[in-house]
Amino acid sequence: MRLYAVTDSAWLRGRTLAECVRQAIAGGATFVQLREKHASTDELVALADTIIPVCRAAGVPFVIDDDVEAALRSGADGVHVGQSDVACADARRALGARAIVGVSAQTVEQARAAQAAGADYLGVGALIPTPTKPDAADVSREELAAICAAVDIPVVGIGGLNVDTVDVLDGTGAAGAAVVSALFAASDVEAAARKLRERLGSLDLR
Ligand SMILES: Cc1ncc(COP(=O)(O)OP(=O)(O)O)c(N)n1
Ligand SMILES: Cc1nc(C(=O)O)sc1CCOP(=O)(O)O
Ligand SMILES: [Mg+2]
Repeated sequence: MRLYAVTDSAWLRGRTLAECVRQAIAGGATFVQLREKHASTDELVALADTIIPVCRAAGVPFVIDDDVEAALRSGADGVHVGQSDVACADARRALGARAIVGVSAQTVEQARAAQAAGADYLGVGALIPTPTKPDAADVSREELAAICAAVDIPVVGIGGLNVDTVDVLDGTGAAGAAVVSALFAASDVEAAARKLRERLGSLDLR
């Protein structure tokens, strides 16, 4: 989960999402989430149909944000749910034991509850305020470290992470960085991913 790429079609500028994802993986992304907040379930399934072959060819896990039905219909590897989305246990029931279910957590209590409910990993943020998700809660580096210490499942940090800020993860116990704009807003997604992977490689991560 070193470099977790979260999509945002707002940055396509004539490119396809599948091509941007291909570039992200070529540069070193290890995990992909389809996150398109304005897309319907049908639209998510159609997008997933274009991205899943790219991820499968590279052996990179692919999950969909929020929408369990889209994950089921598309054959995605799983889903990522937040505290206001479908409950982790319900997503697990719908998708099955082998599916990946990721959960957002902002506190140690939420993190422990998600692990107990069967989450495979946690996304914790926002570590740095970000225009990509202006309504995200603030989570400090110390709170991230406390969450990492409280659970056994991998934790990725999220929110405002780029090549200049990703050092915030160093020594916290996090497994990696989840990134939207630092990848998908770049004109060269592959080069952006490569730089991030290099920087992440120099950090003390789980
Ligand atoms: C890896 C990762 N971590 C956190 C989130 C945020 O999920 P959520 O709180 O449900 O907010 P939305 O993304 O649905 O706006 C995430 N998507 N991925
Ligand atoms: C999708 C998401 N979730 C967050 C959280 O804190 O849970 S922050 C966020 C957006 C991250 O975008 P960027 O990498 O462009 O800052
Ligand atoms: Mg959500």
